[in-house]
Amino acid sequence: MGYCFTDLTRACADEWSAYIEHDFVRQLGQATLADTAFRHYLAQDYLFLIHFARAQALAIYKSRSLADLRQAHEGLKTIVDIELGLHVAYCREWGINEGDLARLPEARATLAYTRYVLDTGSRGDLLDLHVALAPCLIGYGEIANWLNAQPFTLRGATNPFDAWIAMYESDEFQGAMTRERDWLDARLSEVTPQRFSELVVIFRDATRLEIDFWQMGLDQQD
Ligand SMILES: Cc1ncc(C[n+]2csc(CCO)c2C)c(N)n1
Repeated sequence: MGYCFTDLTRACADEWSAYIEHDFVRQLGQATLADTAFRHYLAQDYLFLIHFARAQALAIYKSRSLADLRQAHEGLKTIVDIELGLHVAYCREWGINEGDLARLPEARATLAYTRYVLDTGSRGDLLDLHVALAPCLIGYGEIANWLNAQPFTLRGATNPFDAWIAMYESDEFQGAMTRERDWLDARLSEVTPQRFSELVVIFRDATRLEIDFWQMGLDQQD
């Protein structure tokens, strides 16, 4: 007993590094990523964010304490009132308009990942849902930090993907990541070894689906 978030990444070290250091991420850092691959990813990420909002609504439903209810409510407000609007505006800068987004067919990797998270949360409890969302909520902050530590990463106007890195390295985003990690550390400190091994399966599966999401972007798969 006495687990923490890092025990999850340690239990899936290969999958975690394959996700954080994926070729899509490297090419984004090196500014060598094809525009078409980034556009495909951005458009599918719009659909991902819609389902992420549904997952926050599910977190509200699964909350048993006022503190958890408030936290999930804040998450839902942030994604619906702020982040989806920012994402739509960012897509427009890349030449994808709202009509394109509304008509977008959902790629299989998007379908698999988002429905996996929602199903895990539906059949399980709030901790299952948070663990399924952890690669998303904590991974992107780690990716920005990993990119900033790589000598090949280009920052500033020479990198067309600089704004993407800037978003996830921001104090605001890194603060949300730390809060999520603290929440998980507190919950994981109380679970039994058997429960922890169930959570490892969820964390590994969600991480594998994040890897597939990058690959979908890179290969522009539908
Ligand atoms: C496939 C995919 N995985 C993770 C994120 C990152 N992300 C999505 S919602 C959210 C919380 C509110 O910002 C975060 C960090 C993404 N955009 N796309």
